Amino acid sequence: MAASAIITGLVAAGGLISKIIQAADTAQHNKRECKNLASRVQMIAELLPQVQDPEAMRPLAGLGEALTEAHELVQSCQRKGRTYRFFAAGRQSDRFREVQGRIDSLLILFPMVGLIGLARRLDGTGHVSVLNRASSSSVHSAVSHEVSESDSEGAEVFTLAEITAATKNFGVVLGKGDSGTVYKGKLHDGREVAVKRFRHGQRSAEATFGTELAILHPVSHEHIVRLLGSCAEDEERMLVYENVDNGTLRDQLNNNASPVATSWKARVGVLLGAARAIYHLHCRAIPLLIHCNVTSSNILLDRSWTPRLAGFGASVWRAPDVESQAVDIVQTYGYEDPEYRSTGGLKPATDLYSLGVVMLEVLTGNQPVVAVWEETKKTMVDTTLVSWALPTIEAGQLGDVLDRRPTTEPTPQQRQALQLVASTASICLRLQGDNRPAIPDVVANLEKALQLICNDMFGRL
Ligand SMILES: Nc1ncnc2c1ncn2[C@@H]1O[C@H](COP(=O)(O)OP(=O)(O)OP(=O)(O)O)[C@@H](O)[C@H]1O
Repeated sequence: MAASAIITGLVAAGGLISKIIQAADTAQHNKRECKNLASRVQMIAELLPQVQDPEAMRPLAGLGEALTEAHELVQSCQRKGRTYRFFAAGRQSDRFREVQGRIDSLLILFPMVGLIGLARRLDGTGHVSVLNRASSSSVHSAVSHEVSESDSEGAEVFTLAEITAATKNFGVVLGKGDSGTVYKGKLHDGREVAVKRFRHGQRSAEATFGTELAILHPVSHEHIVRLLGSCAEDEERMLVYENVDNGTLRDQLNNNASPVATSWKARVGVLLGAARAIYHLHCRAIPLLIHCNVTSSNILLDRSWTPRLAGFGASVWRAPDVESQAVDIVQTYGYEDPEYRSTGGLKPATDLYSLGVVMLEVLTGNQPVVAVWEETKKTMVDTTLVSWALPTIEAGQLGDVLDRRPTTEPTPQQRQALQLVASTASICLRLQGDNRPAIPDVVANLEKALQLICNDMFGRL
């Protein structure tokens, strides 16, 4: 999976490289800087085909972002008028130097990437973890170095001793997932953290660690969990996140006393935050991303019940100008996009389908998979929430499946808002990805729904 993500990112990088070289040729201003930048990009273009092991390419995960910036910079030289170019010349030279520095720091990594590939081939197992401690930490610091180039705050590298002390020897479990266990901790400077400790010696855990570190670290958004840093010593692979206090949306919907279970305003607010996070990934992040595992268990809630999207272990870079990407991902049962399942082509619309399932969970209070009575078999069988709830909603009977814990009878304004959420869910759940809405439309509908609920509350005061 991580390998496909890296290949996809590098394919996108290949497209950018030719665009930069073309644009640099025609840029009127800062010509020397443009040419310098283009010659560095040309070097990358020549080196890339020689590095063929996607796992070994992890240290280059920030390449897409650096090239995107280089492309924008060169393009901005082409676009602006003469007066602007005159006055902005100094500022642009500074930006050129900065971007060139970042590209230089990636160029330095190419020989090391070649060595990792060689070590993996000699070892024959394909595990980076078989490198000895010294090589392993140099790989790690290379990854961190690259990442810190793309984030002004820099990735933190923690030692095993620091993590052991922070978690009081892995004493408090916050949760368990497919790739490992998450522990509560407190760093020496007082920051509360959640530490994901990946299962030892598991190939998929190793890949998830690399993917999540490369993909999530540069991302910064109020509705996306913050990755503070990582620890890679010997067999240990750990990611350190800010601690998000109030568990997952799934936990809260399961808890009758939770403010989320008992309030439509809180529920629609959580949906809106999650949709804004996906909007950021699909439309704003550099490089663009597809989350691939949007579930109610991957939406964490902080102490003010603000949602933070987590679970980036399956995420992929979204190649620009590509309609669908042939990547191999495993989605959670109940959230699987039927189009991806049948074609293997991943689109941003895959996240829209999973978000549609989360909307149904919020409306009905049910799990993504529900047990129903099967008359012919005279027994309970599992079915997806989509097949249980969607036909009723589409028949205009939302009230028959609506969760009654927030209010036994919604007010007219609440009903209007919930109907809007339900019809948005219904179009997100269309079989063909191209018939689903784009994420900005979903955000707009959820904003409207939340507004209706808030207006109603003011009306009653
Ligand atoms: N930053 C965090 N703050 C608090 N709790 C967290 C945090 N991250 C994860 N958890 C808890 O740990 C659980 C498992 O985390 P996560 O889903 O990221 O693991 P995973 O192994 O990637 O799971 P999967 O691959 O099955 O989605 C979460 O459901 C949540 O309860």
